[in-house]
Amino acid sequence: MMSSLAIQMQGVTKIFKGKKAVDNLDLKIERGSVTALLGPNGAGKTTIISMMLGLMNPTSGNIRLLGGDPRTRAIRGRIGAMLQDTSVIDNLKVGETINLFRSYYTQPLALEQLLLLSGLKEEQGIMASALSGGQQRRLGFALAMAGNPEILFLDEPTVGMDVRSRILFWDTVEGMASRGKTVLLTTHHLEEADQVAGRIVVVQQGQCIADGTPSSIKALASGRTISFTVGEEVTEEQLQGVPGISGIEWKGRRARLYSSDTDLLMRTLIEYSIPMQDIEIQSGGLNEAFQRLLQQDYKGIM
Ligand SMILES: Nc1ncnc2c1ncn2[C@@H]1O[C@H](COP(=O)(O)OP(=O)(O)OP(=O)(O)O)[C@@H](O)[C@H]1O
Repeated sequence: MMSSLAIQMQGVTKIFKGKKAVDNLDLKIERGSVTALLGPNGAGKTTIISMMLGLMNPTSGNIRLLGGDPRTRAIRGRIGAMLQDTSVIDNLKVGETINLFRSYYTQPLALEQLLLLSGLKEEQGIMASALSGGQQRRLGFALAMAGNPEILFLDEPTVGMDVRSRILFWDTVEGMASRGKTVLLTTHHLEEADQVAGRIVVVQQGQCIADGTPSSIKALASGRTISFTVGEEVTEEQLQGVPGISGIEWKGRRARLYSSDTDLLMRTLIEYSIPMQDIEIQSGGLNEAFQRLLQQDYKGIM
């Protein structure tokens, strides 16, 4: 049976000179989904993608792409990647560069289509090296798409693009997802991840610290929590039935509930007769890195 998973990582660790860049990571990505890896500088996003692409070997752990080994030709031919440092080939025009990449694949997309997807139709006759930074990113996208890949990796794809290019770019990515492609992208911006992805995985120090829909991640990021200890009689299901909770974490018998309105949640918990002990209410309950991420975003829109 064909695996429904596009990407599967199991217990993946990457150590650089004694420093853990990726720490025992488990991650499953469904086919046809758009997932954003969100995290601050140095969180491990690029390292994760490089290992998924088979460009770097994990120190330990297992990675499968489309049910196979990402280092094999058969699997590589079915994936496309737009990485952070796309360097252009000297003395080739935009159209020639795209055609060169098309020639690597048995069933490439048509040149016309790639020019259209990347918005580079008018630039096809100019030297690739003469493109602006944002246009070079778009050329990188055309090259990633050349083989009509089933999985597309985008490492901070919109860096250097102006607002119009970003909007066009995300429209294109959405269109691909609706045609059943799997997209995995990295970004520093929660707002960008929120716009385009159905799932956000927040990475910090090589570990996944949150994983969910954009709305659940945003609720988590609002950062208010109620923690308390309960006896054996209180179950996870029981707490899940209480409205106004955006996330639950357990440490032994101590539960931490995330909510955007902890005052209301407190009243609801009492109404539901949850027998809580040692109650603590905190704002900014999520770790510092997550807060930093958010501050970056909100500075931009406020
Ligand atoms: N080739 C390497 N040799 C040594 N250390 C590395 C190497 N590549 C990455 N690292 C380290 O691993 C950690 C994770 O880096 P990585 O580039 O994966 O983070 P990132 O989340 O992609 O960051 P950014 O958002 O800045 O691109 C960092 O501490 C980085 O310094």
